[in-house]
Order: sequence, then C-alpha cells, then structure tokens
Amino acid sequence: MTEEAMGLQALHFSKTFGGHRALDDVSLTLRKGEIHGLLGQNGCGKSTFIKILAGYHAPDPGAELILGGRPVSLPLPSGRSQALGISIVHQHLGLIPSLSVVENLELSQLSASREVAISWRAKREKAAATFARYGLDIDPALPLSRLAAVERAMVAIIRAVEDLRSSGRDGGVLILDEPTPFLPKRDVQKLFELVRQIAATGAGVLFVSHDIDEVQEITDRATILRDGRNTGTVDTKDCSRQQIIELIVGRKLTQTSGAPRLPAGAPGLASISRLAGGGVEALDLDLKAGEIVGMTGLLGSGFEQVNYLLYGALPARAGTLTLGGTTSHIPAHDPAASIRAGMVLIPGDRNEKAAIGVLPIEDNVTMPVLGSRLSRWNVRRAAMRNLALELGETFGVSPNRPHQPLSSLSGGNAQKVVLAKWLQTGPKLILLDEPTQGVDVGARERVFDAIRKSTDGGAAVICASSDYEQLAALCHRVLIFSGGRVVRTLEGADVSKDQIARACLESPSLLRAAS
Ligand SMILES: Nc1ncnc2c1ncn2[C@@H]1O[C@H](COP(=O)(O)OP(=O)(O)OP(=O)(O)O)[C@@H](O)[C@H]1O
Repeated sequence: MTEEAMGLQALHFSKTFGGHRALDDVSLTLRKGEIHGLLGQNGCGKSTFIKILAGYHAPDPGAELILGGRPVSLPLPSGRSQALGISIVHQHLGLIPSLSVVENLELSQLSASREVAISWRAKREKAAATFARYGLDIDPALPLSRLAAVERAMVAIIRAVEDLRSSGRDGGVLILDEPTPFLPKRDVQKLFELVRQIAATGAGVLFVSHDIDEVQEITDRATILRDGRNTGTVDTKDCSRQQIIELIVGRKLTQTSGAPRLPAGAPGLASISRLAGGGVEALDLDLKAGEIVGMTGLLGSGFEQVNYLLYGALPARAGTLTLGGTTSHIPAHDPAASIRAGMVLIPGDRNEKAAIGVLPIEDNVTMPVLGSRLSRWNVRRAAMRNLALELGETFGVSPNRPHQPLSSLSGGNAQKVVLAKWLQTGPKLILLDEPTQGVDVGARERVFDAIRKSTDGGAAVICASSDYEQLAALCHRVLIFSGGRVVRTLEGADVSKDQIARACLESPSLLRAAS
C-alpha cells in the first residue's frame, strides 16, 4: 500500500495527564475509502486520541502524523484540523436547533466568509442539490428542530464532509464519535448508507462506537485500545463478536443468562393510572416490587417521555401515581417532591442534566446524601471522600480519584458516577433513560448488577431505551410504544433483542407525523 493510499497515519501517539498515561504509544493507520472502527472500554483513550487530531490536546513528544502521504507537524493548531483535512462529528453534533437546516450547514463557512450580502436562496438551492447528491429528502428551509434525530445526525455529517470539500480536501478524514446511540435502530441503517457513500468518495472514516454489532456491520477494519494501548487492528469481517469483546476487555465475558425472571407472588409496588402529557396518552401500568419494565419504540412514540412526566421534569396533563400506598396527582409532581417520595430519575444526557462537570467527583456523588448521611450542620470533606471512594469501587469508576473534577472522567465513567449518586439513596422507583449509553461492554454488567441489586432490595425500575440488547438483558417486560400508547407488551421468552427490534419495526412510523 502506497503512502498516498493512506488517508491518515497517526504514529506513536502518547498523552500524559498529571502523571497518568491516558495514551501509550498508539499507532493507527486509516486508508482512503476505508471505514475503520475505534473501540475500547471507557477510559481507554479513544477521546484523547481524537482530541489530539482535533488540535485540542498536544501529544507527548515522539508523536508523528502523516496526512495523505505528507507529514504534518504536531501539535495541530486548535481549530485548524479541518483545513488540514480532518473533520470531526461529535456525539452532540454541534448544531443549533433554533436555526434552519441551511443556516446550520453554512455556519462554519459564514464565519470565514467575506461575502457582504448573503443570498439565502442560492444557499438553499445549493443545500438541496447536496442532499439530492446523497439521495436525501431534507428541506433546507426547515428549522433544524423539526428534523428527526437521524436527519439531524446526517446534516451534521454532510456539513463536516462539505466543509472538507470546500477547504480543497476532497476525500480527507471524517471522524464520527459515537454517532448512533440516541438513534432508533431502524434509522441507524439510513445513517450507515450515508457513511458508506462518503467512504466511496475516497474519504477515510474513523467510526468510534461501543456497539459491536454496528462495528461489525459497517467497518472494514477496527483498532482496539485497552488501558491507553493499541491491542490490535483486525479485519472486522474475519473477527467474531466474541473475539472483539475479548480484545476490548482482555478476557472472556461470562454470558448473561437471558431475560431475568420475577419471583412468583412479588407484591405490587407502584401503579400509574391514565398518565397523559407531551406525546403520551392514557398510560396505565402496574409495577411489582423487584420488577424492571422496559419502554421502547420509535423516537417520538412517547416512550422517552414517560419517566420525565412521572418525575415532574415535564408537565403532565393528567394521571395518578400510587407508590408504596400513597396516591399523588402526577401533574402536581416536581423533582424535589418526587425524590422525597422515593423516586429517582437518571437522565440520558448526563452532561447537561445529571452532573456538574467542574465540581469534584466527590461533590457530585455525595450531593443527594449530604444532609442525611454525612452531616447535618457542616460539610465533612474526609467523610465525603471516603463515601465517594467506596461508591467508586462498587461501581467500577476508573480512575477512582474522587478529588478530580467530574469532567476529567471519560463518558462511561461519568455515567457510573451518576448511577452511584442516585442508587445509594435506596429509591423505591428508579426511572432510567438510556442507562448504559456510552458505557462499555465490560462495565455494562456492573451497571446491570447495581440496578439488579436495587431491585433485589424491593425497588421497581422503568427503563426507557432504544438499546434492545440492554432491554433484553435487564427487563422482565418490555412495552412497545407507538403514537403515545403501548401497542405491544413482550414478556418471558419474547423479551429478546430480535423480538423487540421486530416489534418496533412493525409499529407504524411516526417520525413524520409532527411535520
Ligand atoms: N483533561 C483530562 N484531565 C485528566 N485526565 C483526563 C483528561 N481527559 C481524559 N483523562 C483521562 O484519560 C483517560 C482516557 O480518557 P478518554 O476520555 O480518552 O477515554 P474514552 O476511551 O474516550 O472513554 P469513554 O468510552 O468512556 O468515552 C481516562 O482515564 C480519563 O480519566
């Protein structure tokens, strides 16, 4: 293979943070036209590797970068990686929902443009032609907020590729940092189709993901990192799922024994009656102590709102909740009262809604028990640190250094802190929204164990998720939503990844219903 056939050669990348070696002599080669997976457990160094390519981190001395056969000096100047032919789409996409599609597409061009008057009509026509080239039917004039999640992801990807083209770097390198976790599985296929088209134009695509099935489906090769080191680059088609898992975790994972069973005669714990609000219509649900009920469906089908309505984080129109013998009017719920009543909500968007990144891990994790368990009158730092250390050990937070800011943890480890923070309060009803989003395959089992421990103690769980494998591993029952209502309930042997996927596919599409 000639040097020119290489889109990107990253050689001997290392990065040390205050004595901790987050990346240790990692080399990775991305060929032109190749889709290449980047995999590894939480905290193994994937984001650090990408941040060096984004010009956000300077690598330790000794690193080399070759782009399209030409050496490039490191560190890359911040904000200049695109001009060199590297474009990155982060999980949060970097789009502005209140702007139109075309305005979002033009954002980075406009900031560099010297145009005095902008012809938005011409820009819309150009955007429509671009979408048509990729076989997409997206109206450039629509506000971005009107698009389905998958369309927004596709707009972000097309913007990244078009920005590369306009900087004269046809082909180039596109990095997709976990683009799929919030997407319903059906829509992931649309996104993959777009990614394949982009690779066919000669771009090298680096695809960062925790979803091994997706990596096997979309990538040609994959590089696996463990503890900051490269443990191997494999041809994905020649590698079984089990082999990839072993490369990631460094050992065989014990198989989970299918869907769990609820003991016969478990007492009733909670009862939801006629809940309505947002996109949810007249939901009735009885939960037993120890029961884990999954909720899923297409995005917009309502399943993703139920937990927020119950908790009082979204306004409900109607409904009652009976929890531990006390009945309450759901439209009157607010988060503080919900916590007092024994409910906790663990939101999917932990960065925005579940944690304070600039505060130490110990402050974040001890927040709900400061008054009750640590001290009523003053803050006892040593006690906070000990409790945070203990919880970090139980939940497998790595590195377990409670004094560090939460933002220094990798995404999956931050999620473990959020779970520890709320599960330690001994809640009766646990409301989960995508609980293992961004959590690696090894750590998932720890998260599941922590949730099961709470249910063994008599709590009930509602788990809203688009991750069918997670629902199948965790739930006793799975409710399939469509149009704000439960259209199917899967129980017993039917709680499997394939059956859940099929039930969702068979439910009518609502993606366009709102537009
Ligand atoms: N700014 C920072 N300061 C200190 N340590 C950091 C910083 N950024 C990352 N680290 C540490 O470097 C290691 C690698 O983190 P990184 O975010 O690259 O992991 P990751 O593989 O992307 O994980 P995840 O899958 O959870 O997102 C972790 O131990 C993390 O705590």
